[in-house]
Amino acid sequence: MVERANKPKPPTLSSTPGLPPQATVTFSDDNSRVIAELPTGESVTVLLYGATVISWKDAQGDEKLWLSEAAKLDGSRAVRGGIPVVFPVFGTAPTHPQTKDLPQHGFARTSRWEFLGKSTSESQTGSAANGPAVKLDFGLSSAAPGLDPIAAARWPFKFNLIYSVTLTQTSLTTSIVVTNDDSAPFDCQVLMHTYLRVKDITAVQVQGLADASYIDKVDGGARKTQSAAEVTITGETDRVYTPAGDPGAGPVTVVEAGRPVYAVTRDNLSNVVVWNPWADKAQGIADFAPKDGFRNMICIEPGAVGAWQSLEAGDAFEGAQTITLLG
Ligand SMILES: O=P(O)(O)OC[C@H]1O[C@@H](O)[C@H](O)[C@@H](O)[C@@H]1O
Repeated sequence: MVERANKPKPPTLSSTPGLPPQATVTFSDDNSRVIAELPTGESVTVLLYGATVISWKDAQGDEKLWLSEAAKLDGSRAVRGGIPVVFPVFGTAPTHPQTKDLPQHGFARTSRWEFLGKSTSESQTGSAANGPAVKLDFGLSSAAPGLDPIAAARWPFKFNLIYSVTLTQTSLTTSIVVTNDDSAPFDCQVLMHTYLRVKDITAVQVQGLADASYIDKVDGGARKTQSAAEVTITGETDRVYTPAGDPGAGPVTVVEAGRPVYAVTRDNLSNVVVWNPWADKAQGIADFAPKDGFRNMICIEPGAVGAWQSLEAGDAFEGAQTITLLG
């Protein structure tokens, strides 16, 4: 069980004032995870530990995210799967003075966030109403009781994070606002480590990265350019792409067996990491199960990790991804 500073609240279910009765959004908050379900059946589950989205289902109940069967959901380690939040460092940065002592991917994914509240609205696609949308807000600050103690010891800056998860019938958006509440500037990186579920990785093509430059972490950090129109996964893949142009310019699309299944759009996030551990690496990751689960996942990770975001005192950085279900 997650250790709690406060006595656990009993699970609550509530409907949403302001929406007609037939458009009731249901919520459940048991002080360890928050679940929201649209009247048409789509749902999202967010663990307070890491503010990790651990489930996103469509109206048929089909899961869209991959979550390891061995993932720890009790706060003992970062969740293997779903959408962990990476902050303030991507990977490790041994030569960066401010973050060199932090663990891989920072501490946001290993801190217990606070659930700040929920809101509902009518979502729009162009001028057409698209059913209710629900937004869940989570917060983590340098003063939070749930902050991973490593953060306070090794990254002594005052900061505030607001992370919002918005569910519509056809999409999931996660957005983050990082505010520097310190009197000194700090550098940070941000990334949403999304594990998308696929049926068969060998039938997957990733479109939208043609001509993008990338760092190939499997090839010693070599700088390369994506020459093929599509990225296919045939072995361990760990690439940090920097698509040309504005991050909002075009989606990265996951196509499976010729059918587009997910479109990932970015707002103010310049990079996209494509990661699949493949067989050998998965074998060595203790909480990766089943060991052939790499066949059912592809990480498409929008982030701002190619460079440091340098925030002056009082400055904020905001970025978001939207994953849209296609077909
Ligand atoms: O095992 P972790 O810390 O969750 O990281 C998983 C992977 O995360 C990816 O984002 C990195 O590019 C990989 O290098 C890393 O192996």
